[in-house]
Amino acid sequence: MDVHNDTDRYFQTLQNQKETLQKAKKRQGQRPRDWKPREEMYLGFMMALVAGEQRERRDTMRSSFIPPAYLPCTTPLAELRRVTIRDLQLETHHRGTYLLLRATTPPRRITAIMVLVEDDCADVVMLQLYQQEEEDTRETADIVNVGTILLVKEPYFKVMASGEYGLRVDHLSDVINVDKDDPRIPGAWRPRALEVELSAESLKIKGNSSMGKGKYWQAITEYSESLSQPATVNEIEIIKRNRSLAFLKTKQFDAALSDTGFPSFGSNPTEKALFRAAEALYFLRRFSECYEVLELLRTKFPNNKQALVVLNRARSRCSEQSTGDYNFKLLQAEAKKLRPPQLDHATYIGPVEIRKTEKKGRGLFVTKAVKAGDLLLCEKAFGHAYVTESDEGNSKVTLLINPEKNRAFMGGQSDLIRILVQKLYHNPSVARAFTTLHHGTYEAVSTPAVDGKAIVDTFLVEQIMSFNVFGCPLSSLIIHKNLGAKKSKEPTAYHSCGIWTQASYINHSCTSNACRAFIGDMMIVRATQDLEPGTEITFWYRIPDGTTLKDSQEAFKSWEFVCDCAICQDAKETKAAVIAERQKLLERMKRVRDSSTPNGIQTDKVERLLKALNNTYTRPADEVPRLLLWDPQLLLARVYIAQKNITKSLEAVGKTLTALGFIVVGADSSSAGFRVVKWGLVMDHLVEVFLHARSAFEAIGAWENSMRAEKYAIVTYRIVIGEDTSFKSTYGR
Ligand SMILES: C[S@@+](CC[C@H](N)C(=O)[O-])C[C@H]1O[C@@H](n2cnc3c(N)ncnc32)[C@H](O)[C@@H]1O
Repeated sequence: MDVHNDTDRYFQTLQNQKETLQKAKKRQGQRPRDWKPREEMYLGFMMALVAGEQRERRDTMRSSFIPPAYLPCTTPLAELRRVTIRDLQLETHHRGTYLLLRATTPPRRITAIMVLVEDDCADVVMLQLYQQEEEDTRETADIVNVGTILLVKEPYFKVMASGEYGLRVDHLSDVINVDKDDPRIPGAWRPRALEVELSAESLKIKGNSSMGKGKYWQAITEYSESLSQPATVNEIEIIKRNRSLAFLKTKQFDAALSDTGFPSFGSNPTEKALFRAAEALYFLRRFSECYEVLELLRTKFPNNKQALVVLNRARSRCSEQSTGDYNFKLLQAEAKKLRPPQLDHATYIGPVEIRKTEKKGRGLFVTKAVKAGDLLLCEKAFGHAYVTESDEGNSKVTLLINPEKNRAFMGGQSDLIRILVQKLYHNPSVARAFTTLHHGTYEAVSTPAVDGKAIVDTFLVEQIMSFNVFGCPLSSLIIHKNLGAKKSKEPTAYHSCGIWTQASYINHSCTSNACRAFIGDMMIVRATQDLEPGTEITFWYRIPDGTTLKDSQEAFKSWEFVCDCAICQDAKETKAAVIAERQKLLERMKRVRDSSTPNGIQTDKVERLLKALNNTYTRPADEVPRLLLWDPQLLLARVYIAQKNITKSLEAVGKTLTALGFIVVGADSSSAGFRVVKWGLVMDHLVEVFLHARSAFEAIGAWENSMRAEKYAIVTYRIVIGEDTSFKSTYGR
């Protein structure tokens, strides 16, 4: 939804990649005979490493290819059989086996982390690790470096894009960092000098020192080693508390919480354990539990000032969560300032529930009557990838190509997959909200964990993402303010994107009754019509623009459905001759618009063409909005307002609203009250329509109507921007 689908533009790249895949498939099962000598591979890798660093600094465009999906390993390590590099067959997943490998080079990070590895027969191969932490979260060299011993489960051996042979690991749980004491490590790889076994205390001190240097991952290893040594109950508690902080720093909130002892802190809980538990709960968005722990902390340690700060934050989140009352001014200010624009606010789920629909899988329904403008959801992103839009400069965009599924997306999706995979891997307690989202026919593994590690299927994540991702601007307010600078009906698509797990249950309809807006990574969904209890909420995946049925259905191909709303049904029933007639009229309209001068447009011609276009529709506009009409009709309203032709401008406003499916009364200069009887389709430009009505009524002294028109403008503004506290600063008065 609103992401850059560039499948057509990168058609050739897609085709090339498909060919590469097909060629590779032909070699399936082969054992390569043309391995390069070890030294040559080493030299080639090191040269690429140096040259790559320079090139990557210059390049702003990266591309990422998704291989044919394969399942993660679910077999416990103890049941896997060891193989060697020379045993490997091309384009094969070596099920039931594992490789023990040692890195022989420093790592190189492009889309994946690459490193040369050897086995104990001294054979060498390239290893590509995907979905690992980004550099700013964890240095590449901390993940793998010369001498690191790794175990790759059920290795996938293939021909890489460069034509060389390599191992590709897409699932995080398919690669294990081997403990230095692991009996599987061959003697030749063990340190020559016998390492003195350190005590729990010394290892804890080492961990503390790593923490001091900001080496949190290393600290976790040291604390974990420390915990494997004999220690008293008290020592264990201290080590775990320390490790809990390291887990917090590395966003492993489940583990951080578990190390605090939560939910039972014992009869004498420590200040640190309580505080860390509260922090972990806050990040896991379990605000009421966080609040309770902080209350306990405040009772036991009343002088802890930091706890009070977090307590106040948790209290605000609890209130947002239960009431839907947000300080929207603050949210707007935060979205303007914060980069990435990821805001610290809770999710409010309004009067809605998930239910089964007849033909569209699950959907979101209102549980009580709501009015146009009412808040249905204000949702914090589950995962959000921020990409600076090109006009903000310095944008680093990735092209994500899935040759199997025939799709190419430009933007943050490839980052988003990594962000989601990391979140699910490190915080399995939050995974269900994501993994239960729509994923078509993809069959995921049912085993949640193996060898104590969560199993996260990267291809399931990719599949869920592609069905549920939303493109998002920094804020809808910024887009709204720039609207005048853009061509009026230009579709919007964004590089930044995210997953909102509640909003994901909303199905598409061209005759939508809800609208989403963004403030940073908060999505605000409001009703665009008065809705009866039990009504299914729908919004636009793509804004309908009145183009042909084929074009509009093409837009839904990637979601694998055909829209059968009233607009699409009408388009299906419309005869080809009528469509051709509309096309002709639109071309003439374009010529009239193109020939307009600063002194104006030939309004009589536009009126005539609009009338002719209007006559091509048969069903009432409130059932089938007349999407080709509203834009030129609004143009007329603008012109008449500028000419101070009040009668005509009110008429044009009324007709614009009618074209959008509204039923209104009093859109004229009589003394009748102006009123929306039924709301139609809501879009940014509607604010302008109501403001023209306000100006026209004002000009004839129809104050009440003018106030009512302003009220409608504000409701519309609230719907498309997400809030109305900024209305005055945007539109004055
Ligand atoms: C973001 S999900 C929406 C929730 C989904 N219905 C579910 O069961 O989780 C998108 C998927 O919903 C279905 N869908 C959405 N709008 C639809 C429509 N108008 N008609 C049929 N299916 C639709 C399609 O399968 C689409 O890929």
